[in-house]
Amino acid sequence: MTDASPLFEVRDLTKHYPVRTGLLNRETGQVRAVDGIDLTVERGEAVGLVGESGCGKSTAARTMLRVEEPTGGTIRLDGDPVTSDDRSRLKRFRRRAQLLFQDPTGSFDPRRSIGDSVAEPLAIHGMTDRARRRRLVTSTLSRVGLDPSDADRYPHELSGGEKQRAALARALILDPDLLVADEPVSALDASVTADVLALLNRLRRELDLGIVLVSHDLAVVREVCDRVAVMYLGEIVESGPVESVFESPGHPYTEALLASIPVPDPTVERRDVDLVGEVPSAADPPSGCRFHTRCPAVIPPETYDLDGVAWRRVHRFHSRLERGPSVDLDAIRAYAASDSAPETAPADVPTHAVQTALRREFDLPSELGDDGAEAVLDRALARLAAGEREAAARLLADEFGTVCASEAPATHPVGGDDRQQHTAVCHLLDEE
Ligand SMILES: Nc1ncnc2c1ncn2[C@@H]1O[C@H](COP(=O)(O)OP(=O)(O)OP(=O)(O)O)[C@@H](O)[C@H]1O
Repeated sequence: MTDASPLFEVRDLTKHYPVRTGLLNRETGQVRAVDGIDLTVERGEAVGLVGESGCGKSTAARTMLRVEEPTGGTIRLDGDPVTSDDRSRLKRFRRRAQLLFQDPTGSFDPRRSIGDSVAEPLAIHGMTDRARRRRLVTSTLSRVGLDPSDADRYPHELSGGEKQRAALARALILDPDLLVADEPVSALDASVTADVLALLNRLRRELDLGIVLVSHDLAVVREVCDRVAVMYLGEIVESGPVESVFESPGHPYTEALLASIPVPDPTVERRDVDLVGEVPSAADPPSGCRFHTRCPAVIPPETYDLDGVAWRRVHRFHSRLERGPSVDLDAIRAYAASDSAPETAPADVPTHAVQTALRREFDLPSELGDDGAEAVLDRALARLAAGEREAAARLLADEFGTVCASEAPATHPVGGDDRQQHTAVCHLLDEE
């Protein structure tokens, strides 16, 4: 350990889960839940880890505390590597780095008093003196804003907010240096949320506690954190000081997440960025930039003159053909038949009518506004109508290729002066 070492440092952390299929339960792939993330936390600093559900935040939280064994990467506390080979060092790490879970109800044994539950880590770490344990429980309950008499109550007698405070007391009873809080307020009412966030803020100041705050809610992160890392499909796409990332996001994903925070002041304008679709499967992440299948700013090909909306719809259609569920052509034909002359059987619907129905199904414009691009889309739709989905996808890939899908983006600096700079991983920043 050196004085210059950060309190906590994670480098190139990965966690892959095997995908097993078939009678023989053979490994046929991997879920890349966490795929090479870096994170640093200083003493007294709060760092947010944000992203939608399924982006890998909880897995990152569990593996960085070695609750689950990482697939790869290094974890250091005060500069010392934490590995599972050295059991006494791992035990020390477990004392100094604590995890706070989202669901305060599920984390308490309903038959044990709050005091017994909060004292449990002390017993596990070898404190046999009951009176001393009791004194520590009392003082820790007071520290988190509970009454010492709450030690004798049972979980069902506490409100959600009180239970989360008690869970916090249990996480703090060993006097840790680092707290990893996984969605600590998402199960709480708005009024209680503000109190718990204020408490976290106070505790980190009073105890010089490093905090990793995992949340899908950027408003929560803004309340507590100094720095933020934005996670998408196992990777960190943008990170830096909260102020800088929130004021001038460099990644369209961050921008879209920010757009979902309600603005209390109606006179404040914000770009309306829609985040359509779901997070793709971490067992088969998209090529290039993993966000390209949903990106509202995906870079268009230079060969055609398409407006932004038309291009994004074509790209989304292409992504659906590459990765989405199968296309129910029978249903499309039936729909086209109902729109055609009376008595037209689905099998007799002309190709152009099926193409029109496909345009509706995939939210494609009726005209792309560029003759060359329109001809390509028309051909792709004709192939799809003929049941040749792969050929249609290939044609779209050849004609409407984008750097966002073909190359992994590099990390770029974003923002004004050095003090306020942060980084984002996006092709849009390549030229700048
Ligand atoms: N034990 C596991 N085995 C296989 N896959 C897993 C396991 N745990 C998580 N995953 C997968 O890893 C990916 C990331 O999940 P994770 O729960 O870490 O995301 P998250 O961002 O925390 O979402 P949420 O807020 O919904 O928990 C998902 O695709 C999930 O299905």
